[in-house]
Amino acid sequence: MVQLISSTYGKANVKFLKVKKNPANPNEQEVLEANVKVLLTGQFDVAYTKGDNAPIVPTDTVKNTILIEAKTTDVWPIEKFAAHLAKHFTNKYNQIEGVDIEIVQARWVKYPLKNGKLHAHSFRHDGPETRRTHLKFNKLTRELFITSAIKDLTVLKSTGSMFYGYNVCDYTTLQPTKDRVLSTDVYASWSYDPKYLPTLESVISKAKDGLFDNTYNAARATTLELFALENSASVQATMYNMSEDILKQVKEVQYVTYELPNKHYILFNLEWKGIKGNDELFYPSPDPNGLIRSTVGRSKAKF
Ligand SMILES: O=c1[nH]c(=O)c2[nH]c(=O)[nH]c2[nH]1
Repeated sequence: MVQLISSTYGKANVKFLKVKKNPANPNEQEVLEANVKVLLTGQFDVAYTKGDNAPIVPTDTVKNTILIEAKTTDVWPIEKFAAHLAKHFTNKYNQIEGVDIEIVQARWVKYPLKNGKLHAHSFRHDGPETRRTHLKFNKLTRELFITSAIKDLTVLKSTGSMFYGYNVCDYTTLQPTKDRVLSTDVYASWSYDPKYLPTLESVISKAKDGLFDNTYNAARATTLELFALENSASVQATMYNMSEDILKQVKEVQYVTYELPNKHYILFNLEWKGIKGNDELFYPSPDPNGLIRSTVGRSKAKF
């Protein structure tokens, strides 16, 4: 005797580019390129256990829905569009009880021309960095979780980073340093406290108030600012300080998670050539890399 323990299905990699024209000046435009994943849960067991497709909303329909809603509603910011899709799927179909929606936004930025002004409708793809959101909603329990993120923001500092005072044992070869190169691909995510976002409607209305854009901007600016300004004791200490700063700025954020690879740059040893004390020429070490992750929240005592 076997039984279905859990299941979910939907469409991944539904991609679109939406153009927003300024009604007062249609030449002035914004773009949003997105990659959307919508997974559904609900009363679908018979499809798995009896081959009965009656309850299935085809994944093709899920794809069409994402595209039609992207055309007919505002997709800025992605958190609002995720809440809009969650409302649509859970209201329209009785058998759909929950949705798990992820949206990844490419980073297209306007760039200045020789006159110093940003061009009205030309954009530069600013590396692999993305803005992301992940929304989970269950219409039976009313549980709603929303987490947003920045991924693949690659940074490097050529000084202002240390690592010393660590555990030394018979397996240690690493030399302590008060001046090293520090580089990482930032993956920072922040989850919103459900008490501030109890319903899909509240997500939509807070989005209109700017909560999600402001938090994204604060998280990105804090990451870049602290990375630059702090004389880092370690990746661990720096990510904690960044998290604390974001939590201080945005009361609606409950937890901040950073996942940071430590992309090592190692000094070439040129002593064989009689060059002593090289502190300028490094090689990027392809692997292995350090990998450091932390989640920081507010202490319960502060509530
Ligand atoms: O910031 C760092 N944290 C570590 O845990 C670590 N380990 C290591 O070898 N180098 C570093 N750097």
